[in-house]
Amino acid sequence: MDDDGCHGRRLPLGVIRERVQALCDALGLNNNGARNAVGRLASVASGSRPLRIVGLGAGAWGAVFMAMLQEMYGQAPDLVDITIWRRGGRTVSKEVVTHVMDVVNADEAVLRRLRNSSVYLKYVSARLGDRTLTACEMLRDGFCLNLPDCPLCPLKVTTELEEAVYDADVIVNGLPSTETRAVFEKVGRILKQTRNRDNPMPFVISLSKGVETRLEPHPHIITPTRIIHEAGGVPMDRCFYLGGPNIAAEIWRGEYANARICGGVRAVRTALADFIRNDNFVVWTSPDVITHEVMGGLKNVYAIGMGITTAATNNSATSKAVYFSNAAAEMVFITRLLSERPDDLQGPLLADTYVTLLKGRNAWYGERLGRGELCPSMGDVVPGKGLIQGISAVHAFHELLSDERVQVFDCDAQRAVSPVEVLPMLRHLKEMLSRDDDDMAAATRQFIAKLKDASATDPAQRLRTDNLYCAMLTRLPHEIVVEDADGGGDGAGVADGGAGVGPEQRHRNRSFIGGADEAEEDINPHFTKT
Ligand SMILES: O=C(CO)COP(=O)(O)O
Repeated sequence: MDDDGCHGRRLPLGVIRERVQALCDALGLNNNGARNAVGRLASVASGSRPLRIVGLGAGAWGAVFMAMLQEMYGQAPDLVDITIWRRGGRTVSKEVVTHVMDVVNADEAVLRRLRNSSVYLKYVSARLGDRTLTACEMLRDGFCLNLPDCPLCPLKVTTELEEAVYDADVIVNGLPSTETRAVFEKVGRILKQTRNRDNPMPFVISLSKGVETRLEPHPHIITPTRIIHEAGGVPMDRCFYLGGPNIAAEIWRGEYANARICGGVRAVRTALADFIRNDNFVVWTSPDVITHEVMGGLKNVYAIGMGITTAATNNSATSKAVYFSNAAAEMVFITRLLSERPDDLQGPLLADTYVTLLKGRNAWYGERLGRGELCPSMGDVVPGKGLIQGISAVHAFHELLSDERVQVFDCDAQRAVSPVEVLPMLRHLKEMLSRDDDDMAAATRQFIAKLKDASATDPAQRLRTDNLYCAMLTRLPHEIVVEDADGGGDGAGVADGGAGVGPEQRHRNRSFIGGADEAEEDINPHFTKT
């Protein structure tokens, strides 16, 4: 940290100007035709109004991401305007204020900042119970309720959604996936009323990691960018996902991290990556939004299991490594089922998985479950931690992969099976999170006992796959391109008779798993395209 309490992220004004210019170019805001036609947006290019970046949601990562942009661009408010929206009305308990004051008093730079901005006494009064503080007031002063030990920088905060989004150029979705739909339905109504040729749809960067499952007209998942498209009416090519290893407090401290921004059009993706990037937060690009979003949801699922394993084995590195490899085999299997050309589990995708299993909130939650300190009936919001995203993701993935219409062909057993049959950890996590008793210690012992794979087949071998992709699991019937009318649906993806799925709309590829023995003699005869 430097003398100002900053983290070495401030960019020189010249760099900010170049970046804003490049981003405006990519967003089409500098184009002369557009300038004439869309006067107000043209003014972005000419510098008469700043580029407006709005964050929705003030969870740990959403708040840190916006604070990081504020640190990078806050010195040039005429070029970039950064605002964060959160719901109003939430008052903060005296205990939380007391804790925040302890943190403030231990950090001279923050103490000085609060005194100099004349807000310190507000905290003293709230600590004494003479007044209440709202989460919104505290966020304005740089305190995020989900990161009570980690003061951020002051932020411009609004509780008015309309004011926040009506003319935003870039919206950052920092909402949990479980809230994304409800908020974006409201955003969609605002955008519908306010957007036109002169004020085109914003670009949305989604930080959210989670999925929804729908069972009609056929079982499929909907990822956050898709929810934003459906509920908010934002065109898919304007929706991006940003994913990578990001433990919010560590990123705020300026520890080196990387990420990929995925989806959309290459020119915009690249410009957004350049805009977000700094020396400690390096951003690359990928066109593959679905693999990254699916994996973003999945790693939270398996992080809960890692926490349970930690508790059950007294932190055995060996057992946790075994769990990690089994979890990775299941995650790769699921992404191959859901993504047409899945990116390998490497780079920021692997790093995000690793860091979440190592230190994320979901792993923390799993460990508390395993130790019997929490139980599923307490719900998925933990004070001081926020929403434990993996809980809804366990239910969503299990619902999808256990639906009777979703089947894969097991080459070893020579029969069609439900995917959950070959995903024991997902099954056991679902069982564990569905318990309504409080005997989590017994449940944990059972979890570990069930994980011990005494079969003769290595899970990684058993889950080796080819042609597994099933388009129906992420798309609606009208979005599927049918390549081979005679290909048949046998043993493939959504089984015949799926409600509302006509024969011409069924997935045509066969999905295979297994074939381990043959694989040793030949190069996977089962796994070549049929
Ligand atoms: O997403 C994460 C790391 O990239 C961690 O998330 P949680 O802290 O919510 O588990």
